Amino acid sequence: MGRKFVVGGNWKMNGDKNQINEIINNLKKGPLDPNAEVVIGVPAIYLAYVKSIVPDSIGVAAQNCWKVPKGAFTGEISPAMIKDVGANWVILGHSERRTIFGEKDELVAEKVAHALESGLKVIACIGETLEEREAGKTEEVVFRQTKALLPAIGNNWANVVLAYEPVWAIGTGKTATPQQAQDVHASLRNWLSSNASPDIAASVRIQYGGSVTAANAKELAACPDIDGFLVGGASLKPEFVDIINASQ
Ligand SMILES: O=C[C@H](O)COP(=O)(O)O
Repeated sequence: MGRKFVVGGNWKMNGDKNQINEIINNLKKGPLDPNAEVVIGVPAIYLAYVKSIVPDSIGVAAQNCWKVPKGAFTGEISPAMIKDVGANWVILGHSERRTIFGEKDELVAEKVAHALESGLKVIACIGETLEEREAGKTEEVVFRQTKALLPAIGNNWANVVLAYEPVWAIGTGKTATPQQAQDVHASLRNWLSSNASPDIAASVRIQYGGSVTAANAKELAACPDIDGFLVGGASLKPEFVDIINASQ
């Protein structure tokens, strides 16, 4: 179906200049699969620094942004600012933003809409908690979260990557099995076919995130509806290169 494999590294609130230099040197050394797209999500304060040392072939993402271009929003950054320092992606709706910072579907959608209008590409995150999975609500939750994004994305799907990240698998070492991840990705694609369009469903890239490592990446990457990863902890380590190369 020609969906380019896309691997995001979400550093979260980690890294200092020394560690960043090491990570970037490791990525430069690679070698990286030329058929994989790579985006690194860095803390806002290091966006400009990372842009100054990273090869242009690697995309740089902020991990959050606000929903308007400027104004009295102490502590926030806007898509315009992210673009101004040369970054062209933003990760939105991550489960840590949703749970720790209380971001609801509507706010995530407003942020997605504004980021896209401003010309950023968006990695939009969705995923269920353990409680929701155990209650049999996985599909209900990811469909609800995705539904909220439909009007925000409009006809901008080419600039969106969806990241399915079951909350119970994030930072826990408990990866979803390839079958569990594939099942949700396939149902999501099916849902998008009916609720967005068959073309969008066939072309949108859906990443899996949650305890991805070099050891489990190849098996996950072999699943037909998994088009890449959003990697947390392992994106800070040399094994990130092997994860990027997992679909080779
Ligand atoms: O955005 C990345 C996810 O939260 C996954 O994090 P993790 O790979 O450390 O489990």
